[in-house]
Amino acid sequence: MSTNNLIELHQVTKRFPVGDGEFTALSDINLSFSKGEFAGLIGPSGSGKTTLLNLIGALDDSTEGEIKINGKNIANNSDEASALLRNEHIGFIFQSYNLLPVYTIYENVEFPLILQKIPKEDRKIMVLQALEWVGLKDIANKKPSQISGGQAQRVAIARSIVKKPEIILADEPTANLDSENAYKIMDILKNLNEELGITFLFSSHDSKVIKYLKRVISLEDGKIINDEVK
Ligand SMILES: Nc1ncnc2c1ncn2[C@@H]1O[C@H](COP(=O)(O)OP(=O)(O)OP(=O)(O)O)[C@@H](O)[C@H]1O
Repeated sequence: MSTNNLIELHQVTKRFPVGDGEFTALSDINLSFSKGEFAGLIGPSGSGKTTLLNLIGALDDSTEGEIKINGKNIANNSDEASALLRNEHIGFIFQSYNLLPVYTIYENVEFPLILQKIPKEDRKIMVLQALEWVGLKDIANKKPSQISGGQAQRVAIARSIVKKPEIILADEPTANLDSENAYKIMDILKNLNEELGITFLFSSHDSKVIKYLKRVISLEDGKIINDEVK
């Protein structure tokens, strides 16, 4: 297996305990992604897309197999090591924007930098830059309740890119958006991929997302049934 890949999965299986038995959500997954990819997992509901993103994002552990990020196996990471990996290398975008309602847009984007103990002046530069990328610098002082769904997803994108992660995992990022906002979000993400070289891995049913992908990986019943570069 090549070591030049940013993400590598080797014979990954995930089983969940169900009642007295087990349910196999992913079985024998072999996949690799190089830096700068704009790839997506597609497939019917329950095919394992979110489970796979969660394993790659170190939000959950595989039952069997090896997952390497930057050549380092994360399979047996402690919770602390997983948190560090997420902090330093991975950004997340979800279908629900998960913004903190009592904080301003600026503070929501600043939050991950405070967790990383980055000094205030550096934080300011980074937050304003991230808000500029998503075109929301002008509404930095508003609260999440005062903005639209499309704007909220753009705030979530700013929060995910503020630490300049190498990888962004986007789980159904357009699921709650109308077409116009979905296209706007995909244009922003495509730009971030092309201009900043961030590697993107999506999970989606949405044909508007699929249209943008440069590589489409189809899952069915926890297995890869097709892997196509467009
Ligand atoms: N914690 C869990 N315990 C038991 N089964 C689970 C658990 N998490 C997921 N599953 C099962 O694993 C399978 C894959 O789920 P997953 O959420 O990865 O699918 P998905 O392709 O992302 O679906 P959707 O498009 O609906 O989000 C499903 O059958 C689901 O019920």
